[in-house]
Amino acid sequence: MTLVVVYNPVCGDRTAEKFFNEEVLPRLKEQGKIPDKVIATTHPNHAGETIVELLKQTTESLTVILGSGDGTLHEIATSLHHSLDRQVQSQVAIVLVPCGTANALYSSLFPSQSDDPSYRLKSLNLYLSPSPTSIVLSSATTVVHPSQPGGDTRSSVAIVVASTALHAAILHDSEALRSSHPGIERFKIAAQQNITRWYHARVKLVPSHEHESVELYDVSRRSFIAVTEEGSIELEGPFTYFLSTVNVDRLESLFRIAPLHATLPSRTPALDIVIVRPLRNPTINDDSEGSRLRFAEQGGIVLGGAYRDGAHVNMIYGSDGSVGSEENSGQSVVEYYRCGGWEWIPDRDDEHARFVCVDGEIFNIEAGGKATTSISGNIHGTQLSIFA
Ligand SMILES: Nc1ncnc2c1ncn2[C@@H]1O[C@H](COP(=O)(O)OP(=O)(O)OP(=O)(O)O)[C@@H](O)[C@H]1O
Repeated sequence: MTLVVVYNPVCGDRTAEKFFNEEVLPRLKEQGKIPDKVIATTHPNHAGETIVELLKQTTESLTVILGSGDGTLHEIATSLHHSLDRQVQSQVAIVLVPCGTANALYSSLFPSQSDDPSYRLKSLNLYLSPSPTSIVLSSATTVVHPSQPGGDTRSSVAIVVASTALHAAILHDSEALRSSHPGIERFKIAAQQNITRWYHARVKLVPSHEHESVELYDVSRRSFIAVTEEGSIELEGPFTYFLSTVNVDRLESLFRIAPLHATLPSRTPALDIVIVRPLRNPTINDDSEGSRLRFAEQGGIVLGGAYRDGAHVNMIYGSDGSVGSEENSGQSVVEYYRCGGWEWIPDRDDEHARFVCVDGEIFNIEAGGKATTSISGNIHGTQLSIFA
């Protein structure tokens, strides 16, 4: 078993190095765990390059004590995906020490809020315990397809989120705010900048396996139901929100956008997909400036529900277009699907519908192109797991 320590000194509030020197490395030493390497990343994708290189040199499984946010783990997953020349089936076990801004994966696995340093050592303490437990991580591979055969195809792997519409626009715009607003408030500012926009696209949702069906959460039954006998389904836009998650029920400790990942867990690797389509509101009949302004308020209510422990998934329209819960009898405000993959085919002339976010990495689909995402339990044979 090869043991490496990798931390990103610039992620989050830039305290990873101090935390590793003061808390993590001494604990490993105390327990007689001597890392084969200790690496502070010096450039983007350094962590991914390191792990791929180590896997080429050994047939042993690898344990990585990783001090980072979600972005660095995403780089590792994507590097594994791109290193197609690897010959061996391998195992990479991650001990995650959250050092990033949002830490979506860590706060989903350990959902309590605390500034106490011991909160950040939960995965490490499990790894060092006499009976460590770990879970296998699923991965979602997104491929951005060109408009013409033979064009440039790009791909990337999400461990947390693959999205389009508002979330992708927020991530795109928030990057420009990173230096002025290093904390999570930059996401709220970017959300305000985009809240009135509608995104024009068609979506295909694909089941995990050929003879399965796409599932939709039924608010009244509080459970998933099969949408069709079997096969894929298509949804027409416009959309305001289109986001799929993998391995997580939240994107920050309090923003629980996909709560059913935890409360109604899937037995097999699956994508949880949260969709808002404004024309489901019974009082919104057209795609006009007025409708968009009116609906923006509801967009705020939906996202507010995510901050109230995921309450948005049970919101129902009243006949007057108001958003409520039990007392209303209309359609659900949010469509919450569970399936194996999706295709997003943006309208040619809607440039804002062409952003795709894969764990914070932003892609621009060319006019006439599309993006597809599919779930898997491993990355080209490499199984990623995490002590949790
Ligand atoms: N030495 C370095 N200099 C500059 N960038 C680096 C360096 N090392 C790693 N990076 C980059 O830092 C980026 C941010 O890291 P990461 O996502 O782990 O933290 P974060 O964005 O603060 O947290 P989160 O993803 O949880 O919001 C990564 O995309 C990685 O490419």
